[in-house]
Amino acid sequence: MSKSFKASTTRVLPVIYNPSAGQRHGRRLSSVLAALEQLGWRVELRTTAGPGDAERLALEALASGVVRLAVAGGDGTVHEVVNGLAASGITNAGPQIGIIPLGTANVLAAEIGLPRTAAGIAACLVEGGIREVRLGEVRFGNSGQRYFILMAGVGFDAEVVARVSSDLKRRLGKGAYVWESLRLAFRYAYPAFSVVRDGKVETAHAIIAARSSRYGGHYLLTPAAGLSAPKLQACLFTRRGPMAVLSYGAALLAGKLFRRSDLKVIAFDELRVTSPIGQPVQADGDSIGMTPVSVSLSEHRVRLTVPA
Ligand SMILES: Nc1ncnc2c1ncn2[C@@H]1O[C@H](COP(=O)(O)OP(=O)(O)OP(=O)(O)O)[C@@H](O)[C@H]1O
Repeated sequence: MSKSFKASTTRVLPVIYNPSAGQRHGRRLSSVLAALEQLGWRVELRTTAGPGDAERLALEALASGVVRLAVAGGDGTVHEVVNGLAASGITNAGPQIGIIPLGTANVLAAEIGLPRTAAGIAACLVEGGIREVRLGEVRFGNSGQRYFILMAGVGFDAEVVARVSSDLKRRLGKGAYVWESLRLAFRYAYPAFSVVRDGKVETAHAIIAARSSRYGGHYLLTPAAGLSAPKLQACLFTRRGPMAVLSYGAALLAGKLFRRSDLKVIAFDELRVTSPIGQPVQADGDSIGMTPVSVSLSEHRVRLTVPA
């Protein structure tokens, strides 16, 4: 159990830290903390004890009146922090959230163009600008919702996310997703999803609804999407089967996936996704529930610290 946050103090940066994110990141974290000290900042580390804990710590930070905090972890840890803030019902977007990327894919760091060096990350945390971001929202058929800052998806990628273990991610890094994808490609059932937008129904075998333009790391998937874009974008994958998965994956790594004719990209305000039987849904790289779902832009906003 961690101590509670001190009320906002100048030059003290509270850091919500997920020790299980990514691989062997201890030295990276120490370098960023040392660089912050060089800039005259002291860090208060709040370590998560397990899944869901970053949400609690974010709420605690909010209650203590913290105006600036950092998240040291991967996209899943940021996902929990923004969900904690959104669930609190705050309307003024809450504290400024900086990122110390320690995860496996670190899509958010790529999306905001965060420098890779410890000195660059530290400088961004305390001297960066602010970008207000409207979160995406996934509403479940049976009630409840979850917010996302990067993307939400159903189909093959959500199934991989549901199956890949944190132990494999620790051992193989991003390779864990490649390994799990190859294992699953020949066994997955490739169910069809119905997608309803503006009363029009379409079919796809996987859908990724994106707030960010990047996916799986720094790979460009939806160039028209953006954290400040007025609409969400959705990729509808129309082909199915192992060869389709391999070819979509190769095209993503080559930065050419968004140009393919068997991938339909649409802008939307609200999308309803159903499937004959419930299928896993992922958001920001973590499993969040099962279909049916509605995806839209939420009224909840967070304030990200971005490079100046
Ligand atoms: N102390 C902990 N022990 C085990 N799991 C934790 C702990 N704290 C948080 N978690 C869980 O770890 C999961 C993975 O974290 P995160 O997504 O940040 O890292 P990652 O998966 O390595 O990176 P990325 O999402 O960038 O690929 C989150 O779903 C979170 O709930």
